[in-house]
Amino acid sequence: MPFFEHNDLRTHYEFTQNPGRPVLVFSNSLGATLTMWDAQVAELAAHYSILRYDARGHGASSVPEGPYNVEQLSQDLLALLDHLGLERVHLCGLSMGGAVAQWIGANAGDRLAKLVLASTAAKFGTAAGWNERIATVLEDGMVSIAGATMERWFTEGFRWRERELVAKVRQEFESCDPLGYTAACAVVRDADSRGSLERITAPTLIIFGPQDSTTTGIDAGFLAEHIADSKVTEVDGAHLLNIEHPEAFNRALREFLGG
Ligand SMILES: O=C(O)CC1=CCC(=O)O1
Repeated sequence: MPFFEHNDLRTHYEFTQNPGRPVLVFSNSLGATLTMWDAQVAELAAHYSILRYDARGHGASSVPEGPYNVEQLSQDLLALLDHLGLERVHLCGLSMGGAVAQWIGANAGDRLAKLVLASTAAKFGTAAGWNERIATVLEDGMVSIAGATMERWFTEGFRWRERELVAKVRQEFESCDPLGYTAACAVVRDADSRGSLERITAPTLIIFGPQDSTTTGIDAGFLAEHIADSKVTEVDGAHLLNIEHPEAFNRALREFLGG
């Protein structure tokens, strides 16, 4: 898969082109890689050109020194869009990727056709909670938080039913560079779009999972209250509901984006 070098970063990406179709960009969550969108690409590549990439510090992208911030991750994506000559795209970000999507919606809205904010929030938890996680990972490594992370990402039933798939996701999570992961924890710790959501003018779909303990229906409601042209939809599941319920997630995207 190709790489794009820009400033301090080497971004790993995959662009699946479907000529004449709109471009849909996927932005990954904390501790995941572009493979988190496998079930979206499998179905949606028939309807869209799809760009997915590993955020800095993740997957096969490089791991520049941290801490990172949401503007930096957003500029990374805008530079990749420029590099590929993509002026206007649909953008779907989940969790940390949703923070990037919110930033681009508020600060570079001319690059967007439609926006999808999945399992995300204007403000994520407390700084103390994120600092504790950063300290744990720096001291004990990714493996030390992998079990609890899978419990937040997937419902218990799914973890039992889909052991192999969850083991693969967990293995990728455990392979994440702890320096990249903790540098990106700072993105989630510090991101705060509460004062800028009103600037988002792109039609926006907000998706949440009723069993998500990280970003809840209350977070989704807050986003909807402050983004003028927005609507909320529920997809059964916990945090990574695009993996747990790809059919429902993909259907929601297609109904909203058209095409
Ligand atoms: O792993 C988690 O805690 C869930 C999460 C928060 C931000 C993100 O991208 O994932």
